[in-house]
Amino acid sequence: AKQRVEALKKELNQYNYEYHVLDSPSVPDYEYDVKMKELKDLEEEYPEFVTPDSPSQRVGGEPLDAFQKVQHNIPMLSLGNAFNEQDLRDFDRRVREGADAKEISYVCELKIDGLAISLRYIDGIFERGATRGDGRTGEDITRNLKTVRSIPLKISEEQTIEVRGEAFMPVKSFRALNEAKEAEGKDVFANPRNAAAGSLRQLDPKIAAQRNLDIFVYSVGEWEAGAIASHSERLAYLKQLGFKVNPETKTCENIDEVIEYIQYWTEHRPELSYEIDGIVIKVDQIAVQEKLGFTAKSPRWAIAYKFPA
Ligand SMILES: COc1nc2nc(N)nc(N)c2nc1C
Repeated sequence: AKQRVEALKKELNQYNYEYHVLDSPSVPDYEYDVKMKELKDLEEEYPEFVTPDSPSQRVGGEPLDAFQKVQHNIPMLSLGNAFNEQDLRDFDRRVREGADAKEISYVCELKIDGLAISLRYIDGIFERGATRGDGRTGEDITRNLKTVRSIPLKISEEQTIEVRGEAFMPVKSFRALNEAKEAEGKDVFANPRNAAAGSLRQLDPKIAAQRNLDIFVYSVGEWEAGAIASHSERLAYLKQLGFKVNPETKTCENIDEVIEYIQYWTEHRPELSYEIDGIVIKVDQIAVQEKLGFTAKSPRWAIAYKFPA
């Protein structure tokens, strides 16, 4: 029975990964449902076999009275803003001056209009998820984040690692939620970001579980996986671990290519299934990031280009 439970957990976590992270399921939903029922029956018969990474544990427990506060070992910072091409060229000049003309290239990422969160894994198991809060102190929303299907309960290596990402609600889910709210005569959410924030602040995980939240992971808080020389390689590693990384992320050789990427997404932004409020540009070379460092509140090696409101 224990072998069967272990096999089912592995299989169901893989199916979940294919469906919610890769968006390419390899089995029909029916097969997933049948195996999940078999797992839940076995776990009921043998509760000692239940582990935190079991897919049956995604929606667990009774509503909380309140969220615990958590300290971020490495503060979750904010980003400096750029609003036009000149700001971007000024950023590029500051980076080149600060890095004394080492080779510089950039990674461009869509800036998801959601909620910054931090995910901690211990020996590869999802242990704790927290909101950004004021950057140093956030709220423990682990139970709600476990309901987000694109967050792996177990990653592919037994790493102790903390990653950062943006939790969000896809536009389609947002519209459906507001229609349901209107039908119930309740207040609607102003935008998907507020809907995501409101959903993650629910004290009852069963409500969060119904909100179709999603996530893109974009950086690491604490890194014990050795020195990986570039941000783009770190993103590739996060993907390899089983995290959902935004597929539109692109490396750009220079600021002109960054500006082209911004022009492209300024035009094609409405085609996305989620809302973005800008583009984040980061120096790709980790050595240069370390040389440039941080101001009191944000990295000198990154900037957020904001779309006109
Ligand atoms: C390195 O620091 C950051 N990186 C980020 N990357 C993306 N894609 N989106 C963000 N909101 C973001 N925010 C911060 C503070």
